[in-house]
Amino acid sequence: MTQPPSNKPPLNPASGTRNGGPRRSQGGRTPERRPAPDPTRDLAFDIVCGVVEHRRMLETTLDRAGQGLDPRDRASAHRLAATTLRHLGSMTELLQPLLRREPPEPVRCALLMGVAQLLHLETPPHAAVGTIVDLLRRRGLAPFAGLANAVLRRVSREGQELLDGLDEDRLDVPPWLWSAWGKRARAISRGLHREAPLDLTLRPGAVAPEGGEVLPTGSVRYPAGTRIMALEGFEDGAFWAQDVAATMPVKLMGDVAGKTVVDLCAAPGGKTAQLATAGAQVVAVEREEARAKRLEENIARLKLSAKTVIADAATWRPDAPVDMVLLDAPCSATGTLRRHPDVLWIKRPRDVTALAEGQDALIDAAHEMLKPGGVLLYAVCSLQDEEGPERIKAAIARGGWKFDPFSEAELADMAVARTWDGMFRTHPGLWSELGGMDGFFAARLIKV
Ligand SMILES: C[S@@+](CC[C@H](N)C(=O)[O-])C[C@H]1O[C@@H](n2cnc3c(N)ncnc32)[C@H](O)[C@@H]1O
Repeated sequence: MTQPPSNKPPLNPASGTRNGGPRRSQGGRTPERRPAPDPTRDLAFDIVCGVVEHRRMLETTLDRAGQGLDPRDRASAHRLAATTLRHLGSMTELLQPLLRREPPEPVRCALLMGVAQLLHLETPPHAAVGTIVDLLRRRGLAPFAGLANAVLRRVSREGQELLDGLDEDRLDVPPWLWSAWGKRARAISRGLHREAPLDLTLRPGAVAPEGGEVLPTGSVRYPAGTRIMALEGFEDGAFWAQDVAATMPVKLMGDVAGKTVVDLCAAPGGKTAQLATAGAQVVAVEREEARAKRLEENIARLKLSAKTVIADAATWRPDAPVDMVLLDAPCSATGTLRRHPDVLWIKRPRDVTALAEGQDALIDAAHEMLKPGGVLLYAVCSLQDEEGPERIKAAIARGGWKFDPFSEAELADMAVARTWDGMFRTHPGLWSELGGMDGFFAARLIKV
């Protein structure tokens, strides 16, 4: 299988070749016609090529190239790109025997989008093929239009059979992640094949908008693709978006009412809102100014209050030692791959190693912020051992901490998430009958 992203030299967009010379179609002639404008496919193509060729985050391209686009076109482009990235490995493998030689990477990206439309998005075959042929023509890749026409027509006839022989779970996860996830890998990969639903956390006393399903923890779940801003009560601050797994770390801090809680790495403020709702005096520390502003807007919409500090959590210290610290540490974010399938093909093992060093530094900083007997709740939206249990073991080994396991009673609403040694750990394969959940890790330490 070709593992995206590639390290090949960039394509000459004018000629569609790597060396600049002209290239003949590989798959016969398609009658020339003026390609129709199609902002959705253009943006999706830029996103997919950005990830595969340049390891550029989906959101980065969406923000840059999607500016000024109709919100519906943007949403459609996001869906097409995300679906392509979610099935990238298996579709790459499926295409392999259908190609006589390696096409340039942008052509492969366009073909993959075509296969995603045919096999995963139920686009009618004539539209799935025609839109990709037109895309190639618009992007200076007309010599490959015939190839796309022939290959995609074949996929529309035989694609499901070709797919049946492939281990999609395994192919759609890069090998380094598959082996790092061990026995959980297949269940995680199955969870990643599904679009994430929208989960809401309600402000106490608020009424849930219609159409939701109440989960055992109290979160209310809506189908994937639901627009939060269109739900009744959004403007009034009745709720905020927060995956069901992400709600648990704050709940596992116990009673925070009246306590000073430092919320490290706080934006966009989902956990800040939970803490404020539960009656804590919250100091939310966020390094990025724009993200801190977003946190403040969210807290204001919810009619809650929290003090915001724009600072690096590794060096900032409170005026006096505090009762509790919540550290939602920056991490590889492999727990949120359902929402961000680009991360599958962007992150590398060495990124996890570098992040783990930063996590240790932030745990040490939290130690300096706490009173003796104070509580650190450490959390990451990561599936990686190195960012979860291994960070807790390393902190205990450095000294100054006592591990405080979560009891069965504390995790009664989500028993499946409690590890044998009292940590909290979820992955996208859990609660599959309810629509899954993000991957999260949390553990509690007491300063001694
Ligand atoms: C995982 S998100 C936090 C999510 C947030 N706790 C919530 O529940 O909505 C990580 C945040 O940490 C911020 N961040 C990363 N490193 C930081 C640091 N050293 N100090 C403060 N904030 C940091 C990032 O800008 C980002 O907004």
